Amino acid sequence: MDSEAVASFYNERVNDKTERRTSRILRMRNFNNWVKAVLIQLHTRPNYSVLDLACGKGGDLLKWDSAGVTLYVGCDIARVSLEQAIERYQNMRKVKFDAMFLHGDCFSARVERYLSDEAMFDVVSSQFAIHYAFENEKRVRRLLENVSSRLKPGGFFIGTTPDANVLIRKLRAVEGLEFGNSIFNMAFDGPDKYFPRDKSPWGIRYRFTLDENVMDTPEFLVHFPTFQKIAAEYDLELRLLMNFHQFYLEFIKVPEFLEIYERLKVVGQHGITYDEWDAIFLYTAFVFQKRGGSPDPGLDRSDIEPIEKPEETLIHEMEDEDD
Ligand SMILES: C[S@@+](CC[C@H](N)C(=O)[O-])C[C@H]1O[C@@H](n2cnc3c(N)ncnc32)[C@H](O)[C@@H]1O
Repeated sequence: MDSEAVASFYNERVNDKTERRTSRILRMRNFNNWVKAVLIQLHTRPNYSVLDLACGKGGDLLKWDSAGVTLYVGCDIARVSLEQAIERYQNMRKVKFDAMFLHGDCFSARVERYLSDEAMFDVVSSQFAIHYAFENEKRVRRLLENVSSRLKPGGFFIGTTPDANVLIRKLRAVEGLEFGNSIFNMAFDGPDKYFPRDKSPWGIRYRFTLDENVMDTPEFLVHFPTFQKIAAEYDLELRLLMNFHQFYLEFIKVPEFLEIYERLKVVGQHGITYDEWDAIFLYTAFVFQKRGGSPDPGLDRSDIEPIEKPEETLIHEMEDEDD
């Protein structure tokens, strides 16, 4: 074979591998989307209002729309992501909800300062984000204050985050401070593998790489017993904490959720591979409920009419606060 033929042969193999890897990551994203869709459907009724902390590019806007919400407030630290979320919102047809977008650090700013006095939420959602707050206690407390301050009694706080129990078990099973498979890599700062026993539960940092676009993002271990204890101080009671494996087994039995799973094409031609299933195991879903009431019954879906969207949707700035 001449060198060009060799290059072309290997290019094809590399492309093929990259394609397969990309489709696996896409399937994982679809699995994550399925978990979020189930959480949203389980805790939302028509006419609900929702606060989405760390909303990203608005990947959940359609899910909220199909759940029948009438007000959506999305906050994120990345302006570019918010711009994409707005574009998505503006391009949606027959939307039934008003949307507002806030730019800033949700674990430092006081979100309620930027809301009207009467704005209250039935659901607060924070998907794949609370681990960024676990840098220190102050940030977690601000997150919980933002969750609770405008959540109605009986309302839900729903989310997803890496499962610290799984992460630590996997870390202890390897020689070094790093583990992974063909689709993810996790590298802890170390040097101790036995935290947080007798140690502070804050600031336990690792770097997680899932695909080429999300390289080496620093994240912090979420010590859930600490989170649950502090959340109780903000009137939030834990209702569900379930690793994604168990979540799948529980909710795939529900015909409506199986239908969403099939629609999202989570399973590839050859089913879910071992590495995909292993990456799914890294996450957990959680639900808290605000004390002091029952969830709002919502309205009949048919009572909710599509709204006239404003010509422009603005991004409002939030400021960090020290105290
Ligand atoms: C993995 S993405 C998840 C986005 C979205 N919730 C979803 O499920 O598609 C994490 C998001 O958290 C945001 N984020 C990280 N730290 C934040 C902070 N301190 N305040 C607000 N958003 C933050 C990032 O900008 C990013 O959009």
